[in-house]
Order: sequence, then C-alpha cells, then structure tokens
Amino acid sequence: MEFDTIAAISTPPGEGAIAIVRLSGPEAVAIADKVFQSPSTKLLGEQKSHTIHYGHLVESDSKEVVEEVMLSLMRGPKTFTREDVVEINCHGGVVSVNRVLQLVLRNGARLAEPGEFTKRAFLNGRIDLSQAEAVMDLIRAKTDKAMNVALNQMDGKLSRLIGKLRQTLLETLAQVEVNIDYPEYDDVEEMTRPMIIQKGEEVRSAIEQLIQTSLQGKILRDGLSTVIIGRPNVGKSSLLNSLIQENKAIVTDIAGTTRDIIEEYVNVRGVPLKLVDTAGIRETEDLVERIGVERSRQVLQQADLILLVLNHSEALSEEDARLFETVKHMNYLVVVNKTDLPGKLSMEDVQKHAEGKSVITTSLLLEEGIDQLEEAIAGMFFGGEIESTDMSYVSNARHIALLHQAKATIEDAIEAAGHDIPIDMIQIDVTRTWEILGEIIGDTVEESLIDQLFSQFCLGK
Ligand SMILES: Nc1nc2c(c(=O)[nH]1)N(C=O)[C@@H](CNc1ccc(C(=O)N[C@@H](CCC(=O)O)C(=O)O)cc1)CN2
Ligand SMILES: Nc1nc2c(ncn2[C@@H]2O[C@H](COP(=O)(O)OP(=O)(O)OP(=O)(O)O)[C@@H](O)[C@H]2O)c(=O)[nH]1
Ligand SMILES: [K+]
Ligand SMILES: [Mg+2]
Repeated sequence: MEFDTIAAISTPPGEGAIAIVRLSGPEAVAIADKVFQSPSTKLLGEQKSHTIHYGHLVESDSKEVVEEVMLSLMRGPKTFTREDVVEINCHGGVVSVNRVLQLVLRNGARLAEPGEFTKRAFLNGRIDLSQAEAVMDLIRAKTDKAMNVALNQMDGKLSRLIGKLRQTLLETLAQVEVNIDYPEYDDVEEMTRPMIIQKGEEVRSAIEQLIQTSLQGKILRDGLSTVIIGRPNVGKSSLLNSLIQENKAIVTDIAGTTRDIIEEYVNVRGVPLKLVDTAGIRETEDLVERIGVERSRQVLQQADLILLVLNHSEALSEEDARLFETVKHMNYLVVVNKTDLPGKLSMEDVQKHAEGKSVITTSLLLEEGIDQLEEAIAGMFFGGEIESTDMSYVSNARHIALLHQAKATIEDAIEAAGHDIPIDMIQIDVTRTWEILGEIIGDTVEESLIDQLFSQFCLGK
C-alpha cells in the first residue's frame, strides 16, 4: 500500500539527552535530503540503507543551520513500518526537537496521528492486530512479567495459536463441502456430523484454555485493584505504607485520619497491585469523614481483591461483622494486625466469619507478617509463582471478549451437529467462529475499530 509521508517526535516530551523525530513514507528520504547537509556531500538518496550519518539540518531555501544531528537512513521493506524510514537524532531540548519537526513538516511531511507508525506496520502486513496491540501493552507494562507477556504477544505467539485454530475451522468447512458435493456413499450426514463435533471440540477446548489464562493475563496487564478496608485505626494506612515501603499515607493514633482515597502501584512478587487505602468505615457525625466512608464503600465495588484489616487487641465488633458481610461474595484476605499488643480478638470468631478465606497475622509496628501476606496475595491469583516460561496469557479485554464469543458459537455448532439441525446452519456457526477469531488478529475487522484502537497509542509510536 502507498501512503503519504508522516513525521512525529518519537521520544517523550521534555528535556533529554537526545530526541528522535521519525519520518516514514515514500518521500521520507527526499524530504530529508532537502534539509540535511553532511560533510560527505553525498545525497542520502545515494547512500546505502541502514546507515547512520552525521550532519546539519538547514532551512531548505536559506541554508540557515537549524540543528546538528545524527540521521538514520532505513529503506523499506526491512523497517518498522515496511516503508522508507528516516530517524533524526537531535539534541533533546524542547525547542530543538520541535524545530526539527516543524522543518520536516514545512518540507512535505504530514504530522502523524497517534499510533500511525504502528498502524502502518499493521496495514503493510509486518504485524497483525494482536501484535500491534502488544506494542502498546509493552510501553504501558509496569512489571517485568507484564512486559514478558507483551513481548510474547508481539512476537506473534497468540497470533500463531489463533491462526492454527482458524486453519482447523477452515479445513472442517472444506471437508463438509466435499462430503456434500461428492457423496461417495449415501451416509453423508453420518460422516459429516461426527467430524464437525470432533474438530469443534478441539477448537473449543483450545479456546477454553486461552480463556483460563485471561484472568491472570488481565491482572498482569492492568494490575490487581486491591482495596484495604477496616474500622478506623486498625492500621490500614500503615499496611499501605508497609507494602509500598514508603511513608505515603498519613498514620496517626487518631481514628478517622484517612479521609480521602489514596492509590499507589506496587509490585508484589510479580503481581502488579493498584493499592487503595480508604477511610475507616464507621458511623460518624463528622461530614468530611462521612464522605470518606461513603467513598470507601464505592471503591469496594470495583475491587479485584480486598484486604480486610482487624485489630488483634480488640474483640470482634458489630462493625467488623458487617464488613465481613459486605465482602462475603468477593475475593478477600483477612489481616489481623497489632499482634504485638495483648490479644482480645478471638481467632476462632475470625475464622468463623472468614469462611475458609486466608487469615494473616501482622504487626506492622514490628514489621512482621508482610512476607506471609505477600505470599498469600500472589498465591491467590497465581497459585504460588507466576509461570515465567510459557507466557502466552491473553490479557487484552477485547481479545477476551472475542474468545468468549468464539467459544459460544463453536458450542452452538457442536450442539447443532449432535441434533437434527441442517448442515448449512452448522456451517454458518463454524464460519462465524472463524470470523470472530479473525477479529483478534485483525483479519476480519471493521476499519472504524482499527482507527479507534490505534488512536489510543502515544504520539510518535
Ligand atoms: N530508533 C528506534 N529504536 C527502536 C524502534 C524504532 O522504530 N526506532 N522501535 C520501534 O518500535 C523498536 C524496535 N522495533 C523494530 C521492529 C522491527 C523493525 C524492522 O525493521 N523490521 C523489519 C526488518 C528486520 C530485519 O532487519 O531483519 C521486518 O520485520 O521486516 C525495526 C524496529 C524499539 N527501538
Ligand atoms: N501497636 C501497634 N500499633 C500499630 C500497628 N499498626 C499500626 N499501628 C498504630 O495504629 C494507629 C493507627 O494506624 P493507621 O495506619 O493510621 O490506621 P488506619 O486504619 O489507617 O486509621 P484511619 O485512617 O484513621 O481509619 C497508629 O498510631 C499506628 O502507629 C501495629 O502493628 N501495632
Ligand atoms: K488513624
Ligand atoms: Mg488511615
């Protein structure tokens, strides 16, 4: 495909040592030649591909010097976009890099839209949609593990899996056609239906396996939203500070210290947590505190995990019991804090309310119990260690939704094949499954969706 030539600043905004302005498109080299002067005096158009050149950028008419740069020359198709690419490495000042961008825009390039370089890599067939989406995941990855998931997807691991399933579906459809068109025996139906069921089952179970990795994949990608709740003064803010190893939240012995929601990201054994400290939940006359309590109840709704904190030096109160009731149907862990103080809390009571959920004891004052808590959190979602060899987790919400749809349609096909539903109806379900899986890799997908996906990228990517 032939496009116009785009340009953008590909490094983060602000001051840095070096900044890059990237050009891609059929005119990239010609535009660079208009504004680049090197000591060698040779035109870039005459230079070998994949070479880097020292020189100056100058105004095309006045030859006034604009910047001193290093320029990388990369001719397609062996480039990020498969088009001709020129990268101008300039000094990393805000003014400098903008000057360079303006210069190439004045000389024929168009300002790129967010994600447009990666979009071209997709449209020119270097990567498929799931690989392109992985590029964005990679940039946003907050932990090593999340980055590995993205790298694997970028490498095409998910694409290959999806490709294999679609191939099986196509072969099944082809076989159905053959059976119908060239019936060597009269028992076409008897041959065709079991084959659809067998192949359909193969595909269904593979999809199910992918879906099973998706909860973990999503956690690695988006972080586990973890809300700390408990009565005032039990040590919620102390717990946040211990987990992030920083004194971020205010801790005092005054009940009702935390009034606003405090959010912090922390990496617990490879699991990224978005930790949320909340106002202690209790009946209160204080207006500000009451608003805080109300907010605590709201953030609870969106939590993936709840840490319910109790005070070891006080008997279980009615408010504690109400908190247990609130989180009953959610993922939660109980943290019994202040074990350094004389115990008034009956652990039997706690176990009864916790209904089999883990109960961890801590003394945040003495820095005890944090290890066990971290272990319990990681164990809850990853059964101990996160798998590091086979990182083909599905992590993207769009992909997960499509996998669920694909599973439903292939199940329809299997079900229909086992009953007296006409073969052509079953073909429709199998074909639909093939299409839905195709949307994951961008093979069968609406242009508007493609535009929308790439627009979420950063500028210059
Ligand atoms: N300066 C710079 N650094 C960068 C990038 C970039 O665009 N510019 N990248 C941008 O994200 C990443 C590197 N990603 C890239 C991916 C593919 C190709 C590429 O040219 N692929 C070709 C040919 C490979 C080959 O030589 O065999 C291909 O796949 O056909 C280049 C960069 C990270 N670092
Ligand atoms: N003895 C003892 N004191 C602790 C422990 N953990 C926290 N504290 C103290 O308990 C008090 C309350 O701690 P916070 O972390 O502010 O409690 P909170 O649950 O956030 O309180 P609110 O925000 O007011 O609801 C502070 O004085 C802490 O130093 C512990 O393990 N042992
Ligand atoms: K407090
Ligand atoms: Mg607090």
